[in-house]
Amino acid sequence: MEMNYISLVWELKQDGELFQRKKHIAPLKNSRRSLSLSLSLSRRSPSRRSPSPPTSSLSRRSPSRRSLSGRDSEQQRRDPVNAALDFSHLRSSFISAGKQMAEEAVLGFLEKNEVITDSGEFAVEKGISHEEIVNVIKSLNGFRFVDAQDIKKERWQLTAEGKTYAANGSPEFQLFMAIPSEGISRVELQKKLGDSVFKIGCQQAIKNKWVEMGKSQVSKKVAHVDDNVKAMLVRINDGEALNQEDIDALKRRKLISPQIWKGYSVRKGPNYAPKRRKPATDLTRENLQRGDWKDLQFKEYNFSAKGLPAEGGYLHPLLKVRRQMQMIFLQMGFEEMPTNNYVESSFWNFDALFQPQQHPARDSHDTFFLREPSTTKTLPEDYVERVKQIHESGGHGSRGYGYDWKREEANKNLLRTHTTAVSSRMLYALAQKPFEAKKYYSVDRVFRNEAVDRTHLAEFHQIEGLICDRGLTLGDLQGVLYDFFSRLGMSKLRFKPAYNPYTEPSMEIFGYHEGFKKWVEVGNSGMFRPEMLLPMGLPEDVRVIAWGLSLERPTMILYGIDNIRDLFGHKVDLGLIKSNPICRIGLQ
Ligand SMILES: N[C@@H](Cc1ccccc1)C(=O)O
Repeated sequence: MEMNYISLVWELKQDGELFQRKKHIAPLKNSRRSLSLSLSLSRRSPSRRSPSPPTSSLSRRSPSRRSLSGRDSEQQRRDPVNAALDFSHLRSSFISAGKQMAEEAVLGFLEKNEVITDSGEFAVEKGISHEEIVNVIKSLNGFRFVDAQDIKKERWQLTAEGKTYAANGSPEFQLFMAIPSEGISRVELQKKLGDSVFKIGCQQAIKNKWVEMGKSQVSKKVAHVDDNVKAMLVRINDGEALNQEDIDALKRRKLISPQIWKGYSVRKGPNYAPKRRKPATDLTRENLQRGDWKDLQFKEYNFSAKGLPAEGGYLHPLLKVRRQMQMIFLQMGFEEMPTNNYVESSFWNFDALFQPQQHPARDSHDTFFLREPSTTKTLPEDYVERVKQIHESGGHGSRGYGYDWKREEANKNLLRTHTTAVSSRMLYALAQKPFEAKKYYSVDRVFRNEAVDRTHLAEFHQIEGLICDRGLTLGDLQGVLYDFFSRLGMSKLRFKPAYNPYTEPSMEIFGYHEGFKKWVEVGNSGMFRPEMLLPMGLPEDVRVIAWGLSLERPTMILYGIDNIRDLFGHKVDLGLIKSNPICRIGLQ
C-alpha cells in the first residue's frame, strides 16, 4: 500500500463541533504527533444577537470523546487512515479566545453566585453569543465542573406572512390607505393592491368597520385608523411580550408561530473550580521527567467509545481463484503435486522437457539464472545420460536435434520459468515405479525475464495439470479443459495450434473476456512428446495430456480487471483485496 499523504483542514461549527472540511495531499509523517493540522476557524455563526437553541441535550459522557458530528463509523469505513487519527484531544485542548472568555465568564460568575438561572439572559448580559455559552456549559457539564439543567421557553416568531406585514403594514391598513376620500371602485382598488392584500384587507377592514363596501364602490367609514397589527408584529420581532388576547389573534391569522427556545440553568458541579486546567490525554515521557504528572488532571476514560473496526480476514482475488481451482481439480479427481522450490536446475526445467540448449527461452534475456549457487549438485545420472542421448542423436524413432549436449548447461540453476518443471520431476518419479494412471495438478509461482506491461509480469502463477494413462487423445485434453473452465464460470474456450518443444500436438487456450469482449490467452497445452516420456522410463503406450494455465488471466476475466498490475505487484489497490472478506467466500 502506498502511504497516504494527508493534511487535514478542520472547521469549527457553530455548535462547537469540529469537523473535517478538506483533505489535501501533503507529506504525513508516521507519528500522530507530527501530523500538521490546520485549524480553519471560519465561524459561520448567524447574528450575535439572536440566541440559537442548543442542538443536543446534555450528556454526562465526556463531551470531547463524543463522535465528531456522529459520522465516525461512516468515516472509519471509508477512510480508516483518517479515522485512526483521533483528534478529540485537540478539541478539548484547543480553546478559542471566545470560548476561553465564555468559560471564564461562567466559572467566574459561579464563584460569587449560586446559580445562572438562564443561559440566554446570561449571554445577553455578558455580550457573548448564546451558542458560545452553551458550548462551554456542555463541556463544563461533561467534566462535572458545573451542573446544568435544561430549560425550555416558548417564544413567538413571525411567519413569512407576518414578516411582510411587519415591514409593509397589515393588508387592512394598506387597503384603508389606498382608498381616496371620494371612494374608489373595487376593480381599481384590487388592481392597486394585488389579489391577496385586497382580499385579506377587505375581510379585516370590514370586520374593523373601517370601510363601506358598496356594490362597486369602496369608501372609508372613518377618517383615521392605526395599524395595530403591524405594531404588534414589530414588538414580537423585538422579543417583547404581548397579552394572550393579542397573541391569540395573531396566531389565528397565522402571522406568528411558536418557537421552543432551549437554554440551561447552571450551578456548581462536584468538580467545580474557578478555573479549569486543560485535561491531559497522554502521560508523556516529558511529564515523567519533569515530574508534573503529579498535578496533571487526566481526561476520563470513555468506555463506550467505538473502537476502530478490526482489520483482517481478506483474501486476494488470486488466492480465491487459486483456491477455487484447487477445489475443482480435487473434485475432478486430481492430486496436488509437490511444487518444490522456485529454484530449479536447467535440467528439469528444460532438458528433461526435450528443450534444446540453444533454444531462445534458455537465454538470460528470457530466464533468470542464479549467480549463487549457480549450479545444481545432483541429478539422476542414468536419466541424464538418456536425456543427452535423445537430444544429441534421438532414439525411440526420433532423430533428436543433432547437437553437442553440454552437462554444464543442464547444471545451471534458474528461477523456474514454468511449473512444467514440477511435472517433469513428477513423471520421472512415477516412471521409477510400476505404471499407474494419474491425474496431477499444481498451482505455484514462476518467473520470466520479461518486459512488464498490461498483460505481462516477470513473476506470475501457473496452474499445471497432467493426466497420464493409456489411450488418451487430444479430445480428452480439450474435454478436460472445457470441464475445468466451465466449473470456473468460463464456458467459452477456443484452441489454437501452437508449438512447444515438449508437446505434440500443442494448443494455446483462449477464454472469452465478457468485460472487454475479447478472446484472451489463458494457457498452453499439449500431449507430451515421446522424446520426453520414454527416456524417463514410462511405458511406450502411455500418453500424457498436459497444460499450463495462467492464474492471473482467468482471475482478470472473472473480476473484470484489464491491467495485470492492478491485480499483482506493489501497485495493487488495497481496496481490491478489502472487497473480498473471507466470510463471503465460504472456503474455510
Ligand atoms: N509450460 C507451458 C505450458 C504447458 C504445460 C504443459 C503442456 C503444454 C504446455 C507454458 O509455460 O506456457
